[in-house]
Amino acid sequence: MTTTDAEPLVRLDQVSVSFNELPVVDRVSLEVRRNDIVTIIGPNGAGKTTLIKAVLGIQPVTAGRIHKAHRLLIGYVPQHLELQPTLPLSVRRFMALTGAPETECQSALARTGIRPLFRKSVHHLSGGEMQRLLLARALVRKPDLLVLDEPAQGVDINGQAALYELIRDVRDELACGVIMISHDLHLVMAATDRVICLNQHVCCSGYPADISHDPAFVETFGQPVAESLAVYHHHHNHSHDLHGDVVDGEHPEHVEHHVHS
Ligand SMILES: Nc1ncnc2c1ncn2[C@@H]1O[C@H](COP(=O)(O)OP(=O)(O)OP(=O)(O)O)[C@@H](O)[C@H]1O
Repeated sequence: MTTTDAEPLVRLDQVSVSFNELPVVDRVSLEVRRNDIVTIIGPNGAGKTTLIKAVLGIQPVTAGRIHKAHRLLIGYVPQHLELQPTLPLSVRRFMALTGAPETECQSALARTGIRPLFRKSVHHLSGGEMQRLLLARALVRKPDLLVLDEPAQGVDINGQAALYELIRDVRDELACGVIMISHDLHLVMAATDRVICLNQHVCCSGYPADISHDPAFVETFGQPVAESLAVYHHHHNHSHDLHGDVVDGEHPEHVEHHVHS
């Protein structure tokens, strides 16, 4: 696929997803371009996984549109991978299931630092090794867009920092776009280009250094978290109830794109 940096790999226009008529994703608009690292943060149940499933095309949208670049190749690192525990499965076999030649599988494993585990059983990998294996699997086809759902879960703090660094390096090498979900706020702030704070709708979005000062961020993650990141005041015009619904102020579609400079 050939795209210029200016052309979005994926663009969401006012995308909504509802289950039983209740919106879980509410009029979300965003774009990801080559070389972008966009991280979606938000509380449990905010619709983050649903949103990226919509990007992957495995979750139908109720309203809005998702535009993808022509012949976009997506590499996906899921939140969980259910493996049948009784099924013998080596790293080598797991990677071979991608259909890629063994040399390419080996170089993807080398890229994520786990080539020495080639003959090991996937059932015996540590949490961090498993995440690196899932990343290698996603990389083997040299994707235009890398989509990761909480890539650092189950990984210790040093391992998390290394994993985010690896994602940045991969982005540099492949010149791909990256969209990921993360709960590791401190690492997110260091490792991403753009943060989108989702609570069904986009509460706030922007550069990591700015977003931690946004009252919508403070409201979503709490004062102690926000203070540990930074403090800054900015006018914000709506609040949420416990379900994340807007209870006062302006309609959310007017605040979706408020990016601070
Ligand atoms: N297929 C489905 N049918 C009905 N409800 C669903 C379905 N998938 C997700 N939901 C609901 O949509 C809401 C958002 O789920 P989602 O997994 O997108 O949240 P999330 O932000 O990724 O949460 P977490 O941080 O806990 O992973 C949840 O209330 C969930 O129960």
